[in-house]
Amino acid sequence: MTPAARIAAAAEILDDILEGAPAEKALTGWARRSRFAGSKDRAAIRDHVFDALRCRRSFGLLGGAETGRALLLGQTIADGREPSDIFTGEGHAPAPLSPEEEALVARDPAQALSDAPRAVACDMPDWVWPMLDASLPGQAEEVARNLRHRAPVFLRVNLRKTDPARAIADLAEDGIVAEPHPLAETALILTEGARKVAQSGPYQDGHVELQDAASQAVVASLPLADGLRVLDYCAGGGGKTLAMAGRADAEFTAHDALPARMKDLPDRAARAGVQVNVTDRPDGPYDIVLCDVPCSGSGAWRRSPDGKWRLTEAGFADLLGTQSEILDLAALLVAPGGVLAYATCSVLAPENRDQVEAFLSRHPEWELTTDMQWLPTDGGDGFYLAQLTRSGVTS
Ligand SMILES: C[S@@+](CC[C@H](N)C(=O)[O-])C[C@H]1O[C@@H](n2cnc3c(N)ncnc32)[C@H](O)[C@@H]1O
Repeated sequence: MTPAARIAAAAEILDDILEGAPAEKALTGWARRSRFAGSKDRAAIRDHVFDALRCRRSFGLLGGAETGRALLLGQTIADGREPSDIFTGEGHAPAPLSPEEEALVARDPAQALSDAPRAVACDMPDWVWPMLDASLPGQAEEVARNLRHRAPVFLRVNLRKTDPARAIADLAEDGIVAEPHPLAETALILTEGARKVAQSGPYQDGHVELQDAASQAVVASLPLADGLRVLDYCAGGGGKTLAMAGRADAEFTAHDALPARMKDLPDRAARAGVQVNVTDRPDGPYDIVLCDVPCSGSGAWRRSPDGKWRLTEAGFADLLGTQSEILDLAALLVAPGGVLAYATCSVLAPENRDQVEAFLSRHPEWELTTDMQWLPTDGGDGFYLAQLTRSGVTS
């Protein structure tokens, strides 16, 4: 496919997404219908689609509408490329520019964006912007702008099987260039060859896992120690369960309201050389209960940009309710002297510090021992972690 044909395909896929199709589904549906597209075409089209979704409002402003075509015209303008080279109508390229579109192209894009409301220029939903601003005083714009870009790819080194220096050398043999990342001693950032990871020896041998660096930092902050009983209450695919199991000889149990999400966990644990129990009925008490709760995902909107636009105020209110229910239930499973760890991949205070404060006012016998916030501007996803213990009880 030519570069312009890829843009035309991305516009078609974006139209499906804008009509409500989940991004991944729209991409796989298109790939199935378009057997002529090779893997490089699919990867390039995917990048166009996700780039446009991250910047939906600003590209929409520059391109004149929120349609697939307009977003990609906006992207072309924002990148400083010449739209008439792409929008030619030749072969499978997008149709030539209309006079209205020519007028948009003739504007100064920097001026158009600086005249726009901040939420538009920073690609945030209107209702989220004031909450983000209040959550991160003085940093909201920088964080919002960071979320407009692709996330780096990180690996977690499985310390049970290797060490960072050896993993870097082994990855290099498979054409993957990795460097240590300061967010966590286990974190490697990939600078080349990210698409080769799943086929690489170190990945297949369980020496490395794909995992965001801030997720790794969250796990590294937990007081894990040999012999403890540890529950991952919202385990999902088990990324954090495995990361925890890589750090201590403790008894690890994974639980999730949707057990099907954990179906690959036994195989992944075997590959990583660790032991993890899976349960649908946690049997406390546990020394550490990690609640990596369902959240807005706002700290990870670089990776899942359609989540930014799917989140509604009503959906957000439901999430807040679920988070507080999980905290109340999980607290019952914590042993005297144990730790209740509450984590989100969010940068929004209502689901972070405010949620913890509400828990403390419902349960005055608990106290906050520490809380930490990682921002996307630190390199990894945005994450929040609070660690709570029952007051007057020490281990
Ligand atoms: C943020 S994800 C967890 C990600 C996972 N910890 C990881 O690192 O890959 C949140 C998980 O919470 C689960 N969940 C939602 N409501 C729940 C509830 N009431 N109790 C337990 N788990 C719940 C969801 O099914 C989802 O898998």
